[in-house]
Amino acid sequence: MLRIAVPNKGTLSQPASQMLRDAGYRQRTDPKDLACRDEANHVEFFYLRPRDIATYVGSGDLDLGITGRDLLVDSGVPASEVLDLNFGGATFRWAAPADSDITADAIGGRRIATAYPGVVERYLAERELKADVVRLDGAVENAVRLGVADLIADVVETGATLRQAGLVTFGEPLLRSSAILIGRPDEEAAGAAQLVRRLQGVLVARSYVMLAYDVRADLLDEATGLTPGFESPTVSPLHREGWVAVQAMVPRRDVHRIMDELYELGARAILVTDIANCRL
Ligand SMILES: Nc1ncnc2c1ncn2[C@@H]1O[C@H](COP(=O)(O)OP(=O)(O)OP(=O)(O)O)[C@@H](O)[C@H]1O
Ligand SMILES: O=P(O)(O)OC[C@H]1O[C@H](OP(=O)(O)OP(=O)(O)O)[C@H](O)[C@@H]1O
Ligand SMILES: [Mg+2]
Repeated sequence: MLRIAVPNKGTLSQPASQMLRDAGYRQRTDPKDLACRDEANHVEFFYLRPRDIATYVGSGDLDLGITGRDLLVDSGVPASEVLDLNFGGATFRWAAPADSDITADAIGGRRIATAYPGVVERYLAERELKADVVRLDGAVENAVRLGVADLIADVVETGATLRQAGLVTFGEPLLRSSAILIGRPDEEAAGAAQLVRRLQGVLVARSYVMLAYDVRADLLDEATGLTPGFESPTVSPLHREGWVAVQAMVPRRDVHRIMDELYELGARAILVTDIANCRL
């Protein structure tokens, strides 16, 4: 049985379970449950703190896990990224009071508050900088005004928490994070490839839609130029002479622009449908 770690709480928890459900797996129904067996798919899920998930996967006690890229880096554990899951996006950034003179080049020697000391220490070590890293559990944005640090390094999503604390970001992000599937490097557990394929199916279904339209055959090259599809568009004859029907996957974010352009070209009966799931 494949054994998989899933966040039990926090930002990543609900979307991680939803993605597994969309991939056809059974998930816990009570948010307090610690495990859930999916007999039909030969998978068992364990609900763990996202921060601890790399530890279980790195040690080989669990086969795969869903966590944040920043948490994996912070753990320093020998687990590796298998698939970017495209949710839970955030940057990890430096921030200081708006009136502070601290810049990215002048971090050495300062007091840095963070809940991700592994990420910060790796950054400092790579640049041979020394600084005093103050490890906190959360609400790190309070650290400067309360006097325990000169700057912070923290997760920034909307930036609302920083603004509320009178802090501004500076320098390049230390890293860009999102939810990822992690596994052991150079080791693939039995059944892992199927789970990865299912998740890839969900990712494609979320970011593409199916577009169908009718167009005059002499405009087909121009039309399929707008809708090249994933591999190649499907073109079928229509009863109406000189016309063809086209079907192609298009990126969801571009679909309205593409429909406008197809209409202007002369295509008609332009229909969009969601893809529930797929294997490409
Ligand atoms: N707005 C956000 N706040 C915190 N973490 C976020 C946010 N958006 C994405 N993430 C990601 O979620 C992971 C942190 O999740 P975690 O559950 O540890 O913290 P949390 O969601 O802040 O919950 P809590 O602080 O209540 O424990 C990281 O990978 C982080 O990059
Ligand atoms: O850029 P924003 O959209 O404001 O989101 C980022 C903030 O949200 C999280 O805090 P959380 O509410 O989880 O509290 P915590 O610091 O106790 O983890 C995170 O640690 C940042 O503080
Ligand atoms: Mg938090």
